Amino acid sequence: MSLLERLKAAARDDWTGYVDHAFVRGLGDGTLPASAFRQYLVQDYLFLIQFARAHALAAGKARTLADMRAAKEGLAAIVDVEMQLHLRLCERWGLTAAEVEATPEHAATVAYTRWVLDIGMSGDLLDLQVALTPCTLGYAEIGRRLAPEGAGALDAAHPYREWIGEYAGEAFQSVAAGAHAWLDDLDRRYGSPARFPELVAIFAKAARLEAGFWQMGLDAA
Ligand SMILES: Cc1ncc(CO)c(N)n1
Repeated sequence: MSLLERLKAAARDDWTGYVDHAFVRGLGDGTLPASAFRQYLVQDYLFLIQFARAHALAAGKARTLADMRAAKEGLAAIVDVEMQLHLRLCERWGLTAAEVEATPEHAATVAYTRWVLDIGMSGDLLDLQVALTPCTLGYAEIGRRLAPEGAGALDAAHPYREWIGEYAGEAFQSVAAGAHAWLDDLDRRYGSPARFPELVAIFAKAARLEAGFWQMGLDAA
């Protein structure tokens, strides 16, 4: 079993509470209130700025050039791809980049991002990648679940079609597959049975903070 599969099995309730959150179901069936999505979208942009820093920290934690390249791929995926999508989405929802960047971070955004950065500061590359895993691999799982027949098969009138399409699409799925393989590679080199419970605790906490992030959106509805 891959490390991800073992972590998911060991933290099943926290994982389910994240990937099957009411916000996600509302995104899928289009019933999510626009006010909840807008709140999420603004905070997610601020979230991604901090997550880009966490990927940059991973490059600094790398002890091999191959690990540094893998961290750089993660950073590029956020800065060059995901944030561009967010700006397009924000525009469609009537928000400019300047407006979004001037918005204060919500407590849920601070809690999640600064905790990940702290795990990265105090731990090694494996700790940090485990803290980042629910982000990338959770959204990839959600994307596949919400668009099982591919992004192109979604109803053109679906209000969250563009968002779902981004995470179900080839580009994000391929970034996620790379992150999955890298996680297993790090586990082979740095993991051990003695470390596993600590990794489960990091993974479970990240999943709970992801659920808290969805909830922050719903609470604004
Ligand atoms: C909160 C959150 N988690 C994960 C992702 C996927 O990168 C995202 N954009 N936002």
